[in-house]
Amino acid sequence: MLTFDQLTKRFRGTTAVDQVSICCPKPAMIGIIGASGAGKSTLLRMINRLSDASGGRIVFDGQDVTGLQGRAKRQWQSQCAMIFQQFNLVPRMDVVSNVLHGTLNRRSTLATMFNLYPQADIHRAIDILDRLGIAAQAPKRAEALSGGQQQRVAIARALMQDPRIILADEPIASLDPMNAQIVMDALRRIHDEDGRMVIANLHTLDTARRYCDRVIGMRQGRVVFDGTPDQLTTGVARDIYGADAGFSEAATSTSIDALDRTNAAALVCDAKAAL
Ligand SMILES: Nc1ncnc2c1ncn2[C@@H]1O[C@H](COP(=O)(O)OP(=O)(O)OP(=O)(O)O)[C@@H](O)[C@H]1O
Repeated sequence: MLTFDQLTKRFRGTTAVDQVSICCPKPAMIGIIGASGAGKSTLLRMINRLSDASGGRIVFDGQDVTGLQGRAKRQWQSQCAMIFQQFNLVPRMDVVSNVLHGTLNRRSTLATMFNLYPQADIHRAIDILDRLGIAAQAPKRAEALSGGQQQRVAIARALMQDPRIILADEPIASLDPMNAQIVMDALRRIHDEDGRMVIANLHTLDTARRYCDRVIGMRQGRVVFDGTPDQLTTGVARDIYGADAGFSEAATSTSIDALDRTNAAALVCDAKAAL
């Protein structure tokens, strides 16, 4: 069980996350949506302690993780792996070595310096890549892969930690619709098959509706919506984004259909303007 109790993060002059209280009683796939600057990344970064809370608590399975330091903090961080929009791989390093980096927390400095990995870890890395459909890319440099493939390598690296929670900060924001779907399918499968909790910041409503069990809407650091995908109506979305009646869901869509519709609408407008 993961609980946030009045979780708050203040930067000088800005309250990025404002007294957020959320309870996740069992592993679920949770989407966090909200306009740019709503506090989504800050919330995720506080969960795995990349950023320290200014107030409130994060409790996981009865353990208060908000103030952990040193080894205990590193242990917590290995339980909640994070993936990022820009993949954060080592571009010139091969794919398997990038995945093996997921074991850094439990390896000695010497082993890390000389790139010494136990055979069992190498096999596991390849099994994970295989599960994500990219084992054939294992010997290639990370920079030679497409964006969608690189994000799957980042997911593989996260899985190498065997985490209880995967935190994904806009995992598909840099991807085209097709690759976005492949990456979201992979995250959903990891939740369904492994029972890991997945918390993903998402820019697109249709993705949140399609993949998540629960959607949390943030606005100006506060939670303004917490419900099921069905409850996320256009009106609710408009409130979350602080948008007016002209708010168009298609503008926040990753689906190929919706993008085509948006492009078609834009073409009609261009054509009308040209008349
Ligand atoms: N290191 C920082 N120093 C000062 N202010 C910050 C810092 N990080 C975030 N903020 C501010 O906190 C607020 C929330 O930012 P955050 O990045 O969490 O929003 P977000 O919802 O993830 O936005 P986006 O979707 O654009 O990534 C913003 O006003 C931002 O400017």
